[in-house]
Amino acid sequence: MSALVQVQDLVKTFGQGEAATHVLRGLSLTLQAGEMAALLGPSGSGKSTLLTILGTLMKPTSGSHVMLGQDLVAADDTALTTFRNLHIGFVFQFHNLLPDFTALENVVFPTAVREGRETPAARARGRELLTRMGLGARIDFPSANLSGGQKQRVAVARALMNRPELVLADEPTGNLDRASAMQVMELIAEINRDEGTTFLISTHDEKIAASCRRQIVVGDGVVTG
Ligand SMILES: Nc1ncnc2c1ncn2[C@@H]1O[C@H](COP(=O)(O)OP(=O)(O)OP(=O)(O)O)[C@@H](O)[C@H]1O
Repeated sequence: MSALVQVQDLVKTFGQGEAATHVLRGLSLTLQAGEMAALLGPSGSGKSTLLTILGTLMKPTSGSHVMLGQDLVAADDTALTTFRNLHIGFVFQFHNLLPDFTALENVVFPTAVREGRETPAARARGRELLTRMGLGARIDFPSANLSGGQKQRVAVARALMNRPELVLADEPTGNLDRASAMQVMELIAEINRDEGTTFLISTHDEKIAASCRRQIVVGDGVVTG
């Protein structure tokens, strides 16, 4: 395995002076290509902040952030947007699917909008991913008619459309019952195994965390375990 992402001495402070909140206090972490890791830590420990920085949606106050050999702290907004679209996928606790659109449209549209066109290859990729997510019979269903677990599987498929090297998932199973949560995790593990996609998954759930090969614990703004 080789390092996919490396952050070093990451500091993130919100606000200034007496109102300052010091969230990350010199956090260092390396993710190897192909890892499937859980991100654990008490509420408010900075998990979402770390995922947001790793996703290039926010810059750290200080510290270094390198992915695929690129210095992402030095990169400007345009370069970051391009980098993010090519290399990073996101799954959130709330799937944010468009209810009137079908499962397939939800998976394919973000890429089509970005690229200004929808190609047959993209639709084929969308179909393949939905089938892999166990949703072969739901491809043309309006997403409003899907169950919570099915919606979250659509969201995972959407994150994988562009074959990102890294998928960042912020409490992806937080809204699901145990059986649906474990099913989503099994499908993520399958993609991790078959496509080599690296996953970092924040969770409060010990069982979900235990299903990942590595557990990373954040506390007091650093990695504690
Ligand atoms: N934009 C912001 N401005 C000010 N403070 C913020 C901002 N974003 C996050 N924080 C603070 O940073 C701390 C860490 O928040 P974060 O959401 O990263 O924690 P978390 O570990 O993901 O928590 P949870 O498990 O509850 O989701 C919190 O105290 C939060 O209030």
